[in-house]
Amino acid sequence: MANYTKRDEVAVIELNNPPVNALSFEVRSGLQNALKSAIDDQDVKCIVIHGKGKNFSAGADIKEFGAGTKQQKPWITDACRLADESSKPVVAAIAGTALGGGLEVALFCHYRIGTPSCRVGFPEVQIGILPGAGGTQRLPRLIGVNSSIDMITSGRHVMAEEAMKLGILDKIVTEDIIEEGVKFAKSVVGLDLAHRILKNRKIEAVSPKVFDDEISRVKKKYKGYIAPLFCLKAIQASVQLPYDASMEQELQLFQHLVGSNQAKAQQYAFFAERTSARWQLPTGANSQNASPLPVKTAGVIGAGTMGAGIALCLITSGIPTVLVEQDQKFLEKGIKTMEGDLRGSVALKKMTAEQAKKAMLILKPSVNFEDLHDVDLVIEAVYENLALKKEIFAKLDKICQPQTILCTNTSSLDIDMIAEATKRMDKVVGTHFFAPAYIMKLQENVYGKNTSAETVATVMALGRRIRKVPVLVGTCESFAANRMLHPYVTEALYLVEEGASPYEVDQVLEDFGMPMGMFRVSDLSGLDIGYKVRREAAKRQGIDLTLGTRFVNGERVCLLADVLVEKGRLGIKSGKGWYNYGSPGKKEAIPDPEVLDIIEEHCRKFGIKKQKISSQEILERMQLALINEGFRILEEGIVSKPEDIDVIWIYGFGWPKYMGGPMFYANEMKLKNVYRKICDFHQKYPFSIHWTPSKLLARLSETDLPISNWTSLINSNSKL
Ligand SMILES: CCCCCCC[C@H](O)CC(=O)SCCNC(=O)CCNC(=O)[C@H](O)C(C)(C)COP(=O)([O-])OP(=O)([O-])OC[C@H]1O[C@@H](n2cnc3c(N)ncnc32)[C@H](O)[C@@H]1OP(=O)([O-])[O-]
Ligand SMILES: NC(=O)c1ccc[n+]([C@@H]2O[C@H](COP(=O)([O-])OP(=O)(O)OC[C@H]3O[C@@H](n4cnc5c(N)ncnc54)[C@H](O)[C@@H]3O)[C@@H](O)[C@H]2O)c1
Repeated sequence: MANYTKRDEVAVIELNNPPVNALSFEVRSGLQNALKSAIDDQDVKCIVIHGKGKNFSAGADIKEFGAGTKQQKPWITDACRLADESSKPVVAAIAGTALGGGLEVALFCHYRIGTPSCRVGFPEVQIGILPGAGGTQRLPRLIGVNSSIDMITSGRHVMAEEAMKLGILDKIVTEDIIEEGVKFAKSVVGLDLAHRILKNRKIEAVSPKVFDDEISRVKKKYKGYIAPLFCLKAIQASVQLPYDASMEQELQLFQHLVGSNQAKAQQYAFFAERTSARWQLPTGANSQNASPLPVKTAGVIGAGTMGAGIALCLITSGIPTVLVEQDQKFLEKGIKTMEGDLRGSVALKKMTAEQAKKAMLILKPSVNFEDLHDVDLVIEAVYENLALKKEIFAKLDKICQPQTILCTNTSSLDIDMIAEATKRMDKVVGTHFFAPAYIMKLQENVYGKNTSAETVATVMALGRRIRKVPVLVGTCESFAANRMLHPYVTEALYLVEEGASPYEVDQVLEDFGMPMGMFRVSDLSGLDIGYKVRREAAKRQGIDLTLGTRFVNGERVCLLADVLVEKGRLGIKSGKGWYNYGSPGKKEAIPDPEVLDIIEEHCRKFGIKKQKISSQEILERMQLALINEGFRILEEGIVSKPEDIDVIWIYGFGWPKYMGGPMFYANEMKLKNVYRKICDFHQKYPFSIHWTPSKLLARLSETDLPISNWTSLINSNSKL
């Protein structure tokens, strides 16, 4: 809907579709009618368009792009063409965000003013489409081709100050946006509008080489994504064709994208992230009825790989943080890492040197636990050792205020066992970050049996505040993310034993869209970590694990990675792992014939016959193994909805958004096919427990329901 009112000779049109004024059919029709009324009204001299509430508009209503749905007319361009034709000045008064179609509406206006905190941008590319209402044609006429390419292919939000510099905004105003809009509109009545109409503006001449270079850049930077390339084609049309013809070209490119599988997957991912933010505990407490506690200050214990990164997330989000280490040497090492990461951010223009300096000023490094006395929340990130963590939590329980929340970054230990060391089990929770913690977006929050809703609400809110994507999961061995990783990694090793090379496996995964193959990731993390974890787990279970071990409790094991470790091949840190890196720390991964010999020798020793394994089998075995585990996690209630799993894989492990996430991928394959293939693998590989088909998957596969219906079916049918 759009509201139409008048203030003296000014028509004020309000886009009204809370919370973000998405441009649904009703809003577009309302806008078109309101513009008509304003233009026809003899008493109206100028027009202001603004958004109700906090935002101007977040653009087209993404829900209207559902598969096969044709947008109902009037389109944004139909409604806004009236502004182009109007002899009365039209002013966009922007507060909050003007994104996508929202910015396109503003670009049809003759003038744009904004508040100091407003943001503009074309994020369409992130949901698999392009600005299809003239954005790719009008922006280059306003700010030039190069800046338009940057904004449209990245989808980044541009803050008011930069928008002013680029020429998107004509003025930044500090008082009430509607009052300012009315004042500004009155001030431009009578001025010549011809040069303010963007379609009339000449576009700069640009050599085709600019586009050739950009295509190469975009192919590399957004590997696998088709939308950025289509954005470039549309912008190129603005340079090559007359306005009307290039608008037609933009529309055709838009229509092609909007019907693509990538757009469907990326739009699913957009909504999955928001669905995942709506958490629920088994008690029924949820994000709607629980309130977070304020976190004004925080503490981090351990300044190692993870602690330093977590502290950096906190201070760069403006949260004063005490960082506690066991001694000065470790503390200084951690601070050096943090300073280096900040320098990197400044070099990449992610922040200014001033901002980096300001962040370090609110860090209080310490070797004294007593300094945590007054903080609101502590995140522990010491070695993965239950006894040590329990000792630290008992100490924190005594030192910290009774309301302080105590979080652990453990990647596998039982949250309840850690909580038992305290008298505040309701305030103990897992906040599992992913390496490198400053960069990776996922924050897997883990509740224990006594964790309160207030504690969960606090860590979920903290996650968003420090620019992470928080997901809530229940406690179990390795939680949701790493638990799903296990069958994926195991299957990769089996494939290599059976005849695929590590390099073939990685290639298949990278062709699928994973940022790195499984073996390259292992080299990056360090093969010795898994080696130690396996040996400690075996010791706990009284198992004698040697390089000769083939089965444990009837389950097939492959210890090829441990063979490499015992040969000193620890990964990037030692210069050799599954790949050869030339020297320690170097990142270029070169396939190594020596590794192929090691694999040959291993297979000879155990009499394993090698065979040719197709790319399709490699992909299916790795993906379906983790998908089956995902269904088990869902079945056990470790996560409450499939979207949580997809968000975990997109933000924790780089699953390509254009493939939606493993659960979405399974949905696209059709569950009956997924189930059938898993049953086949189970029959073929009976010694791999991860192929035992999930009961939930079996039931869901009988229904043929789409992913959007799984949660309600799971909740409504206890037999599932
Ligand atoms: C042939 C026809 C031609 C057509 C041409 C069209 C061309 C056009 O270029 C295409 C577009 O504009 S494409 C669009 C390009 N624009 C974008 O991609 C912008 C997408 N939006 C955003 O980036 C963020 O929502 C904001 C930054 C706006 C606000 O962030 P925040 O303050 O953290 O809030 P939040 O939690 O994120 O959202 C609150 C609620 O609003 C919901 N919702 C939001 N936007 C929606 C939308 N456009 N739609 C529907 N719903 C939308 C969201 O799901 C959530 O609902 P829930 O039920 O409560 O979960
Ligand atoms: N490294 C990863 O990829 C990763 C990812 C997710 C979670 N985790 C988890 O994060 C935690 C930390 O892992 P990491 O890789 O950062 O380890 P790390 O070895 O790099 O760092 C641990 C730090 O804790 C400090 N420390 C040890 N005992 C302490 C004490 N009593 N008081 C204060 N500081 C103490 C050490 O000096 C060291 O600097 C572990 O629980 C691990 O399982 C690690």
